[in-house]
Amino acid sequence: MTVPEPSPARPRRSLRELGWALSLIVRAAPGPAALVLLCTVVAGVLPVLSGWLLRVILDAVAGRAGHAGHAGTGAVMPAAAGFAAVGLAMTLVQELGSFASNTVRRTVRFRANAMLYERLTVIRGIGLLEDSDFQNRLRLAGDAADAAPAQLLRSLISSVQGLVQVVGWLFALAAVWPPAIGIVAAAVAPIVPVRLAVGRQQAELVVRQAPRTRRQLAFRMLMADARSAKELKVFGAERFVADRVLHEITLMNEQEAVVDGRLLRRQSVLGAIEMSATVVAIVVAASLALHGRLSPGGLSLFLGAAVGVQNGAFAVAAGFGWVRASVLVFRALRQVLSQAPDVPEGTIAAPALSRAIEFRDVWFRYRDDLPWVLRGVNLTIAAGGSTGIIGTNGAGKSTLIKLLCRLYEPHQGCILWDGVDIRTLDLDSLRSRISAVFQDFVPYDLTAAENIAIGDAAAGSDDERITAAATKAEAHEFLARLPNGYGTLLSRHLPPDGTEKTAFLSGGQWQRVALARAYLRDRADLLILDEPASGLDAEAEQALLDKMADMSTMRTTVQISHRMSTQRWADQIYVLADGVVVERGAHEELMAADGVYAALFRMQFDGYVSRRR
Ligand SMILES: Nc1ncnc2c1ncn2[C@@H]1O[C@H](COP(=O)(O)OP(=O)(O)OP(=O)(O)O)[C@@H](O)[C@H]1O
Repeated sequence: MTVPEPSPARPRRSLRELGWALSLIVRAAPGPAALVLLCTVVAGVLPVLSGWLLRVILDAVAGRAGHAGHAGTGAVMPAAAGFAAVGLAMTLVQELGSFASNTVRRTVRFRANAMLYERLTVIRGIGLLEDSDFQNRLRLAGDAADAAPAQLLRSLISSVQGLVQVVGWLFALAAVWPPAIGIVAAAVAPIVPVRLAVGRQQAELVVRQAPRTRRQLAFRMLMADARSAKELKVFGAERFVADRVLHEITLMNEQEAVVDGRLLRRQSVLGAIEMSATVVAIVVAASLALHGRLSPGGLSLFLGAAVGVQNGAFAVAAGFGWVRASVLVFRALRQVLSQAPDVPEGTIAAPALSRAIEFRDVWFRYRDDLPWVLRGVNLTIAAGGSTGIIGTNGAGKSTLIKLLCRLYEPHQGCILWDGVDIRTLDLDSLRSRISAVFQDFVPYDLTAAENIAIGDAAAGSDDERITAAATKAEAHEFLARLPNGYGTLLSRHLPPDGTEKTAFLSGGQWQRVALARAYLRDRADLLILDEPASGLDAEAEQALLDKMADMSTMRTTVQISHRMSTQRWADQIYVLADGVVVERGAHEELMAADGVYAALFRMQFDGYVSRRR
């Protein structure tokens, strides 16, 4: 499992990425971004101005002329007023700056998330979503979209402010006693590389910890989600999962502690250097003042500058460290935004299915290091007929369907839609011709109507079509009785505003809603049902069988099921074993052949009869 490499020394690439991140910020919120910059510069200058005014006041009080040309006590009042005004300006500028930077943060967060979600739509398959590298990158990209703009902005503000402060103080020193620049510069010189190195390590840590953070959140969700918690509680496995969360946190803490330890050692050395530099500055300044070469105001400015330059340099270096961290996180966002489509698309509009879908020598495995799941499958789904696919667990039945929906690409062989390779078809048009109920269908945290409307976005709020689909799936009766009818939120949780009524359905009821979703897509040529009856009661299963008998006269159906009762009516049944088709034919033919199908059928039937005796 890898994550976007922290890339220790690629300054040019980092600069390019910084430029990209900045342009994202500026394009999203040009006005507020300019205001942030202005406030940052002004906030960097104001402390220097305040130090300068203090110097004027002190010199005036001491009855001496300062370098600014003010003379005697007459300069005290204007300088004091200026000093107070600068203090007020500092507060105002800080508040205005933080208001502007919050505006930038919100706008950029929206823009970056919009770009991220827009890009995710180019991922048309699901292979990439099962790739842990991509998941790590996606997690970091989510962080980048949510938090990195704010962090980058904060870091840049800190750096720019620090820089302005350093330059300002150095100018002020030059006006008082130029050699002081050398003393102060020598004192801060070691801070910069050390702080930069620490910042880099902290940045790398954020990236390196992405997989652990993801795992830790996944384990935490297992304990917090009612569906998984139910099983964990019954099996008494909560402690096991809690230990896994704590294990991940322990490993993350260990990594952080190493970096913190390094930081502590370096900070101690830095502290000693800073302290010595301050002492040297005080001694030099005091001796200059004693020899009359520095006024009291000059002395105060000198000492203020010694501290100000140190603080400024520290802010620049620390800020750059965090800028670097943000750039690394932004890199993940940029990588996701430049993600190439995973499933190549054709341009031919998929025609209405009139002859057949044909799997021709299809080979597939989920990853190159995993075994083949399909090993040269040949299979024909005749248009307008019903095709059943059976086989033991793991035989590759659902995989066949996923390939047909182009959620993955076959490694070898092809799938033909009326003789046309589906890779050459426009994907949206192909999918618009397919309706499906997957084995692991999703109960969405939406209203009952919306849960069905997922099947055909065009149906939107067409209540009549939604009700008709629900009726067909035997779901209308219980949905109509919900507290808010079809408008009831199907969720275990109350919505944020707590106004909507909610309800939760049983497993079989959910399956009927999933069926309604598939029925809603009534213009589709092909209906795929992957274990559609696993949660249905006997009555609903019979209703489903009747519907299928009706439907197979109207459109093509493919059904995957272990229940022979639902399969025996199919026009053509394929038996899949270990990734290859081992038998095919209608029920009577397969029974007469007395092979795998017949054995499975007898086993299920005998078991049913013997259980009843
Ligand atoms: N996303 C995946 N990544 C890696 N391997 C997978 C993935 N999905 C399925 N497999 C593997 O592919 C094989 C076939 O799985 P598939 O779901 O197609 O079987 P199936 O015939 O539908 O089984 P079942 O009757 O249990 O639903 C199994 O060995 C499974 O472990």
